[in-house]
Amino acid sequence: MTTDPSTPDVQPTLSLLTCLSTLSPSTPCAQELSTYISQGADVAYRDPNRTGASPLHVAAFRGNLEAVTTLLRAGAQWNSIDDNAKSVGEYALEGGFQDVYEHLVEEGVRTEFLLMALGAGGLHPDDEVEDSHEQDESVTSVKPASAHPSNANYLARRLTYSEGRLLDSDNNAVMMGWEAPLMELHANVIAPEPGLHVLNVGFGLGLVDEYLQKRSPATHTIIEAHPDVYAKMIADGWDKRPGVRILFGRWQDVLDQLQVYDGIFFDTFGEYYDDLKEFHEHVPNILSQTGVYSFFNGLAGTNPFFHDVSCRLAEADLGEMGLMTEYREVKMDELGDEVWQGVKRAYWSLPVYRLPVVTF
Ligand SMILES: C[S@@+](CC[C@H](N)C(=O)[O-])C[C@H]1O[C@@H](n2cnc3c(N)ncnc32)[C@H](O)[C@@H]1O
Repeated sequence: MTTDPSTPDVQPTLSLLTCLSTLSPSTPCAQELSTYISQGADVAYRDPNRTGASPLHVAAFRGNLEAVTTLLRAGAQWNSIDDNAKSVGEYALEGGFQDVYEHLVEEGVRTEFLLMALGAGGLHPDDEVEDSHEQDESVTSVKPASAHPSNANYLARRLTYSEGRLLDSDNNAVMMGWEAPLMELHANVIAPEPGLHVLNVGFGLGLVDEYLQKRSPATHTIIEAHPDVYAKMIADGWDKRPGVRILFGRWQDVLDQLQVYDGIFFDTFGEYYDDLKEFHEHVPNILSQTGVYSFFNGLAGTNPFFHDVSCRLAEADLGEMGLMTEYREVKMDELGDEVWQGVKRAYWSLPVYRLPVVTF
C-alpha cells in the first residue's frame, strides 16, 4: 500500500492510525475502528513514520485492549514486528500495559496451538514466506534463532571445533562455551543423584555429558547424528567412558533402541519447534514415572515476547502429553558482542534463561 494521500483507499488506514494514536487505555473505540476497517483500512499496514509499526503496535502501546482485540479480530497478526524487529508485546510493555501484554501472549499461544493442531505450524527455512519469514521463524526455531540450515543440510556440512565453539561451514554456531553453566544446571536437574539411567540427545561440545559423567550415572546413553561430532567423540574416548552407550544417528532414526530413563536432556541443532514437539510426543514412553526431562530452551531466544509465547506453547503441548512443566529462572550475564564474534547470528540475548523441568 502507498501513503500518497491522493490515493483514494489510503484514507481509511490513515484515519485508523490517527484514531489509534489518540486512544487512552479506556477509550471506547471498537465501533469507530470497525467503521474504518469496513471502509478498507489495512490492519497489516506498516507505518514508515513510526519505524514500520503496525496498527496493532500502536494499539498495544496505547494500552487499549478494546482496540487490540478489534484489530486481532480483523486479521492483524499477533506476531507482527516493526522495522527494528520489535514485537507488539514489547510495545505493550514499553507503554506500561502488562494486561495488554498478557492478552497478546495468550493470543499468540492460542493461534500457534491452533496452527500446530491443523498441521500448519512450524515454518521451515525453505518455506518462501516473504516479509513474515523472519518473524514466524523467530517463534518456531529452536537453536539458533534464525538463518540456520535445515537438519539434513546441517548434517551434510563439515564442522569445526575451535576455541570452545562448534561451528558449521557457514559459521553458524552449533554450540558455544558460554552455555557451560546452563549445561551444568541441566545435568543437575536430570541427574540429581548418582546411579541413574540418563539419556542425552545431541553431543555438541560434550558439555552436558561431562557434567552428567560427574553425577556417576548407572548408564549414560548419547544420541549424536553428525559424523564429525561422532568422530570427535570416538577420538576423545567417549565410547569407553563409564556406562556410556553412543547411538550414532538422528534421534528420529534410533527411537526403537531407546529404553526408559530417569533423566533425559534434548539439545539438537537445525531443528524447529515441530521437531521438538515430535520428540516431546515420545517422552512419555521413555521417561520413568519419577524421571525428569529437560531441553535447551533457546526458543525464540532473541525476543522476550516470542520467547514467552514459545515457553507457554511448549508447556501446553507437554501438558497434552500428561507432562507438567516448571520453568526455573536463571539470571544470565549480558553476552557482549565479543561472544558472537565470527558467528553468523546470535541466538540468545535475553536476561533470564528459563530452564524447563518436566515431570509426570
Ligand atoms: C547444540 S549441540 C548440543 C550441545 C550439548 N548440549 C553440549 O552440552 O555440548 C547439538 C548437537 O545435536 C546434534 N544433532 C543435530 N540434529 C540431530 C538429530 N536429529 N539427532 C541427533 N543429534 C542431532 C548436532 O550434531 C550437535 O552435536
